[in-house]
Amino acid sequence: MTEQRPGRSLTELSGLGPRMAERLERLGITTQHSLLFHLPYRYQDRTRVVAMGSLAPEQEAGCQGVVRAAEVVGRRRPMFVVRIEDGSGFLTLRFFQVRDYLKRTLQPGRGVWAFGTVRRGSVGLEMVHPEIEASGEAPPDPPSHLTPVYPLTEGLTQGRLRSWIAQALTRNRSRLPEHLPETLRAEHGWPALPDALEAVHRPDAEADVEALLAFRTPAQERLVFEELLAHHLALRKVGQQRRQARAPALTGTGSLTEGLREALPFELTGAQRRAWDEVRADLAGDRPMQRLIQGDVGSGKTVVAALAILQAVESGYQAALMAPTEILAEQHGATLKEWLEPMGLTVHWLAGSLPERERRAEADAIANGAARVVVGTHALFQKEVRFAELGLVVIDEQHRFGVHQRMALKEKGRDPHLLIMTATPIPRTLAMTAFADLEGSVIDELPPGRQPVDTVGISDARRDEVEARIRDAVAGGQQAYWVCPLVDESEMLQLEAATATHERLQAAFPELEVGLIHGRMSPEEKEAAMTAFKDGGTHLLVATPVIEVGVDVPNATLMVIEHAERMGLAQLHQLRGRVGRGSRKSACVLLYHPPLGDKAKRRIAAMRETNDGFRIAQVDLELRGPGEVLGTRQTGLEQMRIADLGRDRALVPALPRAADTLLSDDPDAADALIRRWVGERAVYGEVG
Ligand SMILES: Nc1ncnc2c1ncn2[C@@H]1O[C@H](COP(=O)(O)OP(=O)(O)OP(=O)(O)O)[C@@H](O)[C@H]1O
Repeated sequence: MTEQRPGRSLTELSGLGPRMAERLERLGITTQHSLLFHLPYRYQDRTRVVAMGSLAPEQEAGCQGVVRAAEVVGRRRPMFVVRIEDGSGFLTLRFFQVRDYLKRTLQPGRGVWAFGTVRRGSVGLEMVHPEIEASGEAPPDPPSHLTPVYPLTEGLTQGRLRSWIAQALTRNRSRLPEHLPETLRAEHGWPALPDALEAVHRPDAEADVEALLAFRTPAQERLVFEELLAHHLALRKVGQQRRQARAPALTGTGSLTEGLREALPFELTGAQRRAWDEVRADLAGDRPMQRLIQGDVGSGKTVVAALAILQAVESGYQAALMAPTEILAEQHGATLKEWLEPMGLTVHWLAGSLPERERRAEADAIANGAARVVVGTHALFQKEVRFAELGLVVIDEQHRFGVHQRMALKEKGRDPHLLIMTATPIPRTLAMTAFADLEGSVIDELPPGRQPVDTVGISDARRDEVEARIRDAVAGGQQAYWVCPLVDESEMLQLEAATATHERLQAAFPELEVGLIHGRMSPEEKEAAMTAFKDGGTHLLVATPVIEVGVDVPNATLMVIEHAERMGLAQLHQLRGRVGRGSRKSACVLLYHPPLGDKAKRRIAAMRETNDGFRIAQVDLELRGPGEVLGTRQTGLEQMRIADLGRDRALVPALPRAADTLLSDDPDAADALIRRWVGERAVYGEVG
């Protein structure tokens, strides 16, 4: 029998069958209780009706109007296109599938309310697949309250989730255990748990809209704090466990590490030497190293990682390097090959896209110890991969590697040493609490001869100038990147944008070789695209923002970022870091579509003013807030459900004391919090 607690079975909810339950499981939702903690990451304001005459592209808006025309257009790919009017202007609604109910609902003369993102169409502004309501002749009223937006997975819709969550709230209100101490709640004026959940899932019409959109209501703050606290507690557990654990002492012999240092065409900078000394000392100890190397883009973290890997191999152990994306992993793979293979070491490769047979062969080599150095993605840490004697794990880009992944490492052999590299400068208070289990090294010096990148903001209307710059760069024997805009949350649209940009640029520069790289390409295609660019065969490389981290082609001296106003500062800085990696002067063009919002203006100004990642990170924290969900979600330190370490950093200093109190007064509540937010097994310092 299922528990008579809020942990009750999902399929008790109406409209939720086993198939949907399976989909929810992909989001980690297995009970009604966990469904209630699937929280909106933003809200839509559907309460306002915007006059069609004042709509602008990119705007998410609700409109009321009357259908003036409705027709099916296109033979091969028929679409349903509807034109509505509200007295101030027209708007086109476009549907890629012709559905009968749409034809019935959207007949000429009908009043409609439509909500969606506005974009420029072939004949004026349009919305693609808007949400619609239509009744009689008068347009229906908009909703009276803000609408929550939830993270989704394939086959789920916002509407369904909202309905299930509403049911779960009603059924479980009286059964939601409170784990935050009463005194803490009183001190901050935070509501009790059921009220807090109600307020975030079903904001009422009287709610403070501004505060809600900014995630600043007491209800949101309370849940944010709970989540941060749970992660903090979980990390302390992991840290504690690892401090008690044993690791192989990788004392090394110097045979390989010295070999690499001699073979490198450069001397280590002072900062690299310091970081390497710290790492080397940790590796030689019999406690697992837990070290975070922070260094600005291009500061040379990879060399330190390579030395650590060699020290592990010299000591008779395996080493693995993991990166968050395949493109990045491939880059590291290529660099390591260049350095390690001349010393007779093979660099193995394991990623999800590898054909089954090859993956199995790699997994075997890892298990029998034939593979000494392995580079890959998360696929490295799947259950079926067992290392013979893993001594060191290097992870690139901490911010995509949360507590779960860190815990997953434990299962790979005896506790290996752990080295994490990040280019995101992490302010001290955040570092202390968000990385309660790590020690840090900083590479605060760039290799000699680097020149700061000149950054300019250019309006889209002056594209010609940008194209002239590309011709100049190529004429001077250099290369350029062209980064496509970040589109929605949809990978398909992203892909379309990249392909269209590639075609457009190839047509604009018939005399140049224009390459294309995006996340959906096969590994071979990606590698071919990267190699062609590295070798200089491609002059201009069109890329989706996935090249954000790690790509290293020193001959590329120009970076054009399209729709730069849509990107967060951290991401812009990462992207810009792809140029200025050699000794030649480089430039970064932030191409924007006016009018610029206030924050976008400040972001572009900050980029023009400084190349210093630390300064950028500070401005980023000041500017971060709602409305930049895309930016923050993609570059946030960790994917949490409601908390955002940037936006919510003011709550962070209170965490250690709250954690101490809870651990001494009510350790069960501490465990329950970890279970609720991080996962059952995290309570024991294990994989969630
Ligand atoms: N001490 C050094 N002197 C000269 N060049 C160096 C030095 N260290 C590294 N480099 C070179 O600088 C470039 C950047 O190094 P690397 O890729 O390790 O940077 P990174 O810190 O990983 O940067 P990112 O976070 O941007 O990926 C590489 O081409 C590397 O070979």
